[in-house]
Amino acid sequence: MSARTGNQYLEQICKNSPEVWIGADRVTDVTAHSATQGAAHEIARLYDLQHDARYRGDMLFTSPTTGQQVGTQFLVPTKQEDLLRRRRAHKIWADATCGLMGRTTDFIGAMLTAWYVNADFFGDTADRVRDYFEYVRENDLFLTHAIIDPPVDRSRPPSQQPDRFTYLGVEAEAEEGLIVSGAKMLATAAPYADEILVWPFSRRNHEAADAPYALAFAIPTNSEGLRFISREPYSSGNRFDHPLASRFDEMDAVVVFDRVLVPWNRVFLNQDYDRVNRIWEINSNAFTGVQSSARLMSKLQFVAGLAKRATELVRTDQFPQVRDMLGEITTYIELTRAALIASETTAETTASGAVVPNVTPLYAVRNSGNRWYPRVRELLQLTVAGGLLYQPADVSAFRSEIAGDLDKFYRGPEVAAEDRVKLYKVAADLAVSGFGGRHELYERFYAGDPLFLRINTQFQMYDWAHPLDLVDSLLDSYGVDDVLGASGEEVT
Ligand SMILES: Cc1cc2nc3c(=O)[nH]c(=O)nc-3n(C[C@H](O)[C@H](O)[C@H](O)COP(=O)(O)OP(=O)(O)OC[C@H]3O[C@@H](n4cnc5c(N)ncnc54)[C@H](O)[C@@H]3O)c2cc1C
Repeated sequence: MSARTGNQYLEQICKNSPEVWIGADRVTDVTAHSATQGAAHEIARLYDLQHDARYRGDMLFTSPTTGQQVGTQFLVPTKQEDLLRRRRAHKIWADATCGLMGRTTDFIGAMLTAWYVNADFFGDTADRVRDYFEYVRENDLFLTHAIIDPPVDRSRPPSQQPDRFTYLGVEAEAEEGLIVSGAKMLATAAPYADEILVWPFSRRNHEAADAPYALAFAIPTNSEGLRFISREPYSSGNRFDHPLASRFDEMDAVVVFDRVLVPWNRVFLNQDYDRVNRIWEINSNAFTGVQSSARLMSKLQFVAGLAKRATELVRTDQFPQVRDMLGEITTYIELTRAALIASETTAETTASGAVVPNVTPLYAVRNSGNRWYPRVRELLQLTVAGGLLYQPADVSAFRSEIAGDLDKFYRGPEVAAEDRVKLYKVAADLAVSGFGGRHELYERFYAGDPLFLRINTQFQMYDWAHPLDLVDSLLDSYGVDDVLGASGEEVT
């Protein structure tokens, strides 16, 4: 099969709808339910973009196994141009959603590319990982992922949780595969994804007793016994009043496994706590970091544009402190762009010929984006200020008996009330809504706890050689004897 169209995706997910719960409501068709249809249709739109004449040169390539046109998100780079192509493909999708959907299909597409490139890490199951990558590529599947355990008792390891299957673990080994039970904390986009990729997060501290929880596998989201419990949706409301939430609310869901069968060909790690502790060796951030940096860049660009246009409309953009704040946002954009370019120009070629982006500048963006974005949202509030609430409750006011008030008081010097309110509702949806709050939380945490992430990547794994060399060279350039002469007196 070649790269899917939007309709093919929607038909497939409609036919194979997973078990999704929103409160007491069991969703039967995620392509039609008010909470999930917005995001599902956005994903469909992205699939269609792959075939758009403007983009298909970047978004598709010829499959090495079938000769069909497949998604660039699965291109294993063997030269610099491949890296650029991968970045362009990520950026096209990120721009199409204003950077507001972090878990588009290319996030796990990038993850699986890294797993494929470093499949040897998996030992005996390396071929299963390679086969699965090819299966996903050839069927153009949309994957979500779940790695974090439920926050029940964070002070204890997996084996010491209140219930044996609080955390996802192995109940039994059957002839057909593993029977697993337990939960995972969150899988964004799970309600409308085709498959789920699962592995455990560990701060490299799993021990032998935690082995039953040391699993990596992938299964269809409609597998028997698998269910998703969604958070409250933000997507209700019309497109004028909730222009972002009505389209881009990628649902987050808790994942419950109730004696789910994982076929053997989908088991990548089985009770292998040692490999789980070393899973970072796959270096998946070298690929996912390109997707998440390109996506962050689109989001920063979107917020910058929003703040610029909103302040232009009421002419606050002429004030120096407003210009300084907008300049802060564009600074982050350019640092992100620089990191992406650095990751490509300092890429390394593996023994098998894959060209892998340098993960170091990508980590720097990960460790900054989670702090930049809350600040950028604050800058949107500081620059647009009370204007974020200076709007009628809903669009119906424009066709009501108070329409004259709106026309008079909600206009700008050169803009009519309808156009001004239209733009400010977009800003409000990001700066002060529940949807906007979720976005701040997402940027803070999607890549893990910011504290440990920075300690691990910028301190423990960081290459300190050159910083320390600089200090040592300076210290080596003088000594006590250079200052005190043979007589012990200071020499000038
Ligand atoms: C919007 C959103 C979407 C997400 N999507 C996904 C997804 O698609 N897939 C997925 O797998 N995950 C997803 N996550 C989960 C995300 O990976 C976690 O939120 C993140 O790893 C932090 O874990 P936590 O939220 O459980 O926080 P916790 O680990 O419970 O941390 C809470 C606080 O306790 C501190 N703390 C915790 N443990 C320790 C310790 N041992 N020592 C010292 N301090 C500690 C932390 O520093 C933090 O301040 C998502 C999260 C959000 C918010």
